[in-house]
Amino acid sequence: MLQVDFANLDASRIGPDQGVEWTRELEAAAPRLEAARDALWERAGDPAAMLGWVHLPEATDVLRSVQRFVLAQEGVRDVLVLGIGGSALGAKALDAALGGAGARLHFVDNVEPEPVAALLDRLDPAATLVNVISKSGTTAETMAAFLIALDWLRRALGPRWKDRVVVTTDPERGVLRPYAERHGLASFEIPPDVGGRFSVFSPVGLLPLALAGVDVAGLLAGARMAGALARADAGGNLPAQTALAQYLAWRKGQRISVLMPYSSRLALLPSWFVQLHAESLGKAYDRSGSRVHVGPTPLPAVGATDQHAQVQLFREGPFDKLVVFVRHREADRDLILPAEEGLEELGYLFGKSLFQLLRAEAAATAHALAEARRPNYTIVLEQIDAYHLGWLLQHLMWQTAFLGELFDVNAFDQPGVELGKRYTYALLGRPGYEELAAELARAGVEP
Ligand SMILES: O=P(O)(O)OC[C@H]1O[C@](O)(CO)[C@@H](O)[C@@H]1O
Repeated sequence: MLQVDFANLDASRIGPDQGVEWTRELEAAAPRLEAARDALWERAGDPAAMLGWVHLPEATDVLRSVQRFVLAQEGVRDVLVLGIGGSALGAKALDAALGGAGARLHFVDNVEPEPVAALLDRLDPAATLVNVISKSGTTAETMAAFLIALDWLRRALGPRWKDRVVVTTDPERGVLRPYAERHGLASFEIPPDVGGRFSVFSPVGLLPLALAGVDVAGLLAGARMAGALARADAGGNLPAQTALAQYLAWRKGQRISVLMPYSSRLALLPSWFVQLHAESLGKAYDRSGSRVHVGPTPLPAVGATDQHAQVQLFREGPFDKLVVFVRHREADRDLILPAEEGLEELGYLFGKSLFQLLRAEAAATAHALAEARRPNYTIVLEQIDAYHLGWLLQHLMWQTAFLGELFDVNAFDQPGVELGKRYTYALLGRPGYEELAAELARAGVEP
């Protein structure tokens, strides 16, 4: 089960200035949410709408081909995953939560030379598979890492380098697809109508996660639950409901959306969520072309760790945050705290378990925020496993799609990141970028 407790949003708990009358607001918004749902499902059939991610959990043929490929990878102990943004963050978050039974994943999602060099020094090329992932097949950071990895493999393996590369990219766009074909490299497709930040349940995430021994079929089964709920009327449509909560918070001036799982295993989940919300909802124009400059600012936090860092700000700082907790009901393992002579002051802990403490801290923090009139809600997972995380990630993707409808923005493009990329090309002397290079020179910008 995945459930959401909205009680700490309610004006009856946190007062009318920060809170909302949740039941009434949900009832009032039901026609709008259901219209958004109908519009999204209708557009899901149109490849130009970039809603192909909606169908990924049903793609059992892709799942089977990923699983077949993984079975054939003899002697692979490590996987070098080259990708950035949506081509890395989902698998990175899920590997941190669920990996460990298979190959070790190493993500190269930055171009700082020292860590890349140190990683390659540690790995044995003969036991490493390089999975280069890029939807566009052109991203400079990923292509640079690929050039380095190719050279590293070739030096060690000679012509056998080809057995150690698998390419995940768009069927048509970019330089990776023709390169894979030219060299007969193994490859997987990112469907053209699936954008990077919505691609975790395509081979972008499924392949590295299956190599890491994660139950990828379980992920997809959970993701299907989120899709089923996204078809429901507003009263049972959890993604529409959390989208509404986020939207109402924005309208009340709570412009920062904190995601705070109470779990170190989920510590990287907020980084994935940050890209999902920031690129999807941070927009200058609405769909009719009016300037709007909208978008909640996503902020990562981790419980209980951040109780000793950010919670001070959340409780006493500006009234500009909505905090979303993620908790789980059951621990896979637990540790009992033994009694210790000389530490009797800690008697309240003796005989309790670490998980009991974690749960108490989560409940206490949510209430402490509510007590200070800080809106928050809690997503409760039965446990941290593939099924529930598949559900949670697809839920958050659906939430984002609903928010796109509520803000009336295109949640599936990211025009704001382009100019920085083009300036980078200009600074590196890429042909075709001479005018931008001249503009940068006039402004005194140097690499
Ligand atoms: O998968 P690609 O095309 O290499 O893109 C990587 C990332 O770069 C962006 O285009 C811009 O940050 C993201 O939307 C995307 O996830």
